[in-house]
Amino acid sequence: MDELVQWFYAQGGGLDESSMGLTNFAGQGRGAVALRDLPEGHTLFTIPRELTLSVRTSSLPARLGMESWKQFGLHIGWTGLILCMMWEESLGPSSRWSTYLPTLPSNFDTPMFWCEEDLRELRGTAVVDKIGKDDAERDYHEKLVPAIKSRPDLFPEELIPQNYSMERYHIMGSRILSRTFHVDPWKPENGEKGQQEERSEESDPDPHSMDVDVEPPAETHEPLIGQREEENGDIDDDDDEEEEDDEDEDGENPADVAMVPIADMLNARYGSENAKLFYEERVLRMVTIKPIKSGEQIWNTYGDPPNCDLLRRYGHVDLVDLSQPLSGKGNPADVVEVRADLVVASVSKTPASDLQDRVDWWLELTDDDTFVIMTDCELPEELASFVRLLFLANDEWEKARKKGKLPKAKVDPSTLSIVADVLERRLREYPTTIEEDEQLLVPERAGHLSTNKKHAAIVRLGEKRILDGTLRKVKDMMSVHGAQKGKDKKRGSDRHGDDAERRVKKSRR
Ligand SMILES: C[S@@+](CC[C@H](N)C(=O)[O-])C[C@H]1O[C@@H](n2cnc3c(N)ncnc32)[C@H](O)[C@@H]1O
Repeated sequence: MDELVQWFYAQGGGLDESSMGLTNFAGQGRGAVALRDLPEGHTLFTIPRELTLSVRTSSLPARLGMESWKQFGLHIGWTGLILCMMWEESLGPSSRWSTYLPTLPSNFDTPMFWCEEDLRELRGTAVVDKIGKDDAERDYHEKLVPAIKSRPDLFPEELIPQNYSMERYHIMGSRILSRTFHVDPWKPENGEKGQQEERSEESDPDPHSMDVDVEPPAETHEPLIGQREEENGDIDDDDDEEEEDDEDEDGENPADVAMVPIADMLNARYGSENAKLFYEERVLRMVTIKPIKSGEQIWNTYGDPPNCDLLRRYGHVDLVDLSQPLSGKGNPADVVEVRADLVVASVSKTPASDLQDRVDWWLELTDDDTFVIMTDCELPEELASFVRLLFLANDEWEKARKKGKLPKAKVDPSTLSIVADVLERRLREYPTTIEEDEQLLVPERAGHLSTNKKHAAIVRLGEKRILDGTLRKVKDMMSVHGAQKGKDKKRGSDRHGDDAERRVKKSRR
């Protein structure tokens, strides 16, 4: 780590070594620790923008030529950055990042690298369909291989098996997934060479000249880690317009994706962020956003994603105290996805002849084919509305279609019973029950589980507890309806039926 820090200084980085140390944390790899009590607003380190590694700072795109870069599709997605990282690695000591790159991990606990047996443990969770291994491998064959084959002067044939293999491709991709930040374009300083030229002369850094206790700048920017979709304020730039075409599905320009040395050494845990990266014109500045006691870990944020995304992108999961209606340890940001086709399967016990028309109309209007339930275990209004749509009497359905208005999310008894059926079906999609997972994770047994199996059980359990909590709420609502109906019957009147419905809806708020 000393070598990395020396390199960082030599490249113009600034690090307050009296405040922050880099060390190993059990089960988390390396991370940053406070070496003394730190106030809020204290600068821990600064990184010159040119030291970030992206397609803007690597010399490769210019060497290959922008026309070829685009022709091979390297301006779309992460293949271009992966190739830059492979290229910089292959340059050895003549790469600006030659000391940094070997410090990056090559082993990951992400499902991308799991065997089939371990992947089966994730059945039912939101991880399975999002791993993206096939897409990555297609990009490797369709973009990267043709690009490197086209220029043996840049990518000598004998280096391909070692430096440009599929295995290296996945490693670089995983480094990007778990460590990159969003860095907007910036203007080169007067006299500075163009961003895609190689640099040899370095600035003369003095880490102790940093202005350390600062008011965070008004305009803050979130790290890309976990927050790729976030908008960042623009620093400039003329390139923006030209590059807009290159944005991916999330509206993210792949050229803004950057490896950020030292900043990528900070770990994260749900709700624990105490340091944040601020974006200035020439540097990125990591600043404490809370007082931190000596010996405490310095945490960044990855955007507090649910455990399914944490596992998929970073290879770990968060376990903190949960609040009502759940209890015990878990990730408060967990979610469970319920596909609309499960609802259709539940409803089609009594199929409406025009079921497909209704589903198509729903998709046209909402584009929602999945309902997301969170740890508050509240029934999503969209789910109730969708169930009701599938049950509307023909004349009501015609009316709704004419008006272009979805049914209100009323939770009447037939809606509730369908929802209960959907939730039960969804629970059966996992390979294990809640009780089985809880047993697996008791401390005496969890110690014998492999990391992958333990993580899979935690992700599954988090999702199933949400489903179970929601099912309980739905059943409570059903019994309120049942009790109300009984009372109404006793009174020989059903005119209070509407009141019961209103009471149920109120209790949901
Ligand atoms: C941005 S890097 C942080 C530095 C990293 N620990 C290292 O050794 O280089 C992100 C990786 O750190 C690890 N990590 C971060 N926060 C963690 C946590 N709360 N628990 C376990 N591992 C964590 C995960 O392996 C994740 O992919």
